[in-house]
Amino acid sequence: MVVDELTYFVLTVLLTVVSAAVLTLIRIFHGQRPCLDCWIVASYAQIVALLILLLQATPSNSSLFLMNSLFWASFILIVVGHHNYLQLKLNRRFISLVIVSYLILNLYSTLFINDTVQRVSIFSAAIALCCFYCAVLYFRYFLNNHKPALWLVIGLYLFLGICLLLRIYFARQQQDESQQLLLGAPALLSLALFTANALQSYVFYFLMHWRQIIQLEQLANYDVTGAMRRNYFIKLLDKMTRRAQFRGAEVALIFIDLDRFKLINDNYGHHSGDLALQHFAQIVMNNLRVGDIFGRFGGEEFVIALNNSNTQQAYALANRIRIQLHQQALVTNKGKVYLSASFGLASYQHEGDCTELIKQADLAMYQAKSQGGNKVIIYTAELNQQ
Ligand SMILES: Nc1nc2c(ncn2[C@@H]2O[C@H](COP(=O)(O)OP(=O)(O)OP(=O)(O)O)[C@@H](O)[C@H]2O)c(=O)[nH]1
Repeated sequence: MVVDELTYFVLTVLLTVVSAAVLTLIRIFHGQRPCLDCWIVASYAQIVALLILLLQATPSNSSLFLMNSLFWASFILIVVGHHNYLQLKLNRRFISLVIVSYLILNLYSTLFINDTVQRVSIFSAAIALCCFYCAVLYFRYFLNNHKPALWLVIGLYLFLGICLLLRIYFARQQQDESQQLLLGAPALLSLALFTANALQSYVFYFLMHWRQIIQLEQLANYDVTGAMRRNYFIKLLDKMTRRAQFRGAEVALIFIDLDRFKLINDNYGHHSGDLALQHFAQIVMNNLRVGDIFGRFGGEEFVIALNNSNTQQAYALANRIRIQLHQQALVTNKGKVYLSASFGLASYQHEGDCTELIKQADLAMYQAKSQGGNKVIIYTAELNQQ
């Protein structure tokens, strides 16, 4: 493959402009952050460097020096931005040393090296170092925060670093000096390299948003036990019952209240009480199917909605949870805690709204509690008269 020199540079400039524009938009809509500022300045520095290259067919030594300085400065800024993004302390001495070494290397290669391939090699090796450094930075971060999206960033920087090294290798293989970077594999690699470089802003855009949206959603909709908060649960239950109405399917609701929970707090401490709630929630979640939902209505009150399930299936599940709760003790430093709960069960009758269903299950649960707890009671219309 032969890439026309002009097409190659125009494409590269375009990609970098898009990258800078995306970062600027993120800053406008997402708010100011030092890491974003570093990446934005880095993108514009790259644009200026590329324009110098585009406008001067045979660049003078001074413009070569300026162009390389801008490129290297942009990668140092990217590294500084990552430090800030990951909230890592930046070793100022180390960064100053890197800046001074890059400046000396740049000056040396501009003044004393005439061979293009050698210049490209030094330039690419220096940037590859930055890329591998960023990959290591994120890998170390990944070891403590197992966020899958981090693999995207690690992979991207490894890819950039390897592309740069291959670029050196292929450039050295080419005999025709004028075509060294624009023919075959080196040309493809260079394009891939600049695409990946431009792509990094999008990766960060999605990474930042993905992390924040998930975190906010988690905080807003789920509590520490992993159960849904009341409002979110009711919203989903409402959707579930509407769908059931439409399809003529059944929805079963189980209302659960832990028995004598106050005693656990009093005898084992509030922390053990919290652990007991999480222990209970874990047992419930281990028994749910995809499509079922689990919520917490208050202190030790929980609800489960079973999609496409009849009363018998819900009864079997409630009973299974009741038995497992009784069998699987929570181990605390003051000894084992055996939990029990009262279960009330109601099923959706294809009419009314979901609040009626909750009321019925709640009533059945009170009946179970009034019979001494550790019981499953199914709602019947007679319960209203009691
Ligand atoms: N540790 C802990 N305790 C909680 C939490 N939320 C509510 N509680 C406690 O749960 C207890 C509930 O007490 P009660 O409403 O009397 O219920 P109970 O002791 O389970 O009695 P019955 O429901 O009649 O069996 C109270 O002492 C609350 O302080 C929580 O998040 N963590």
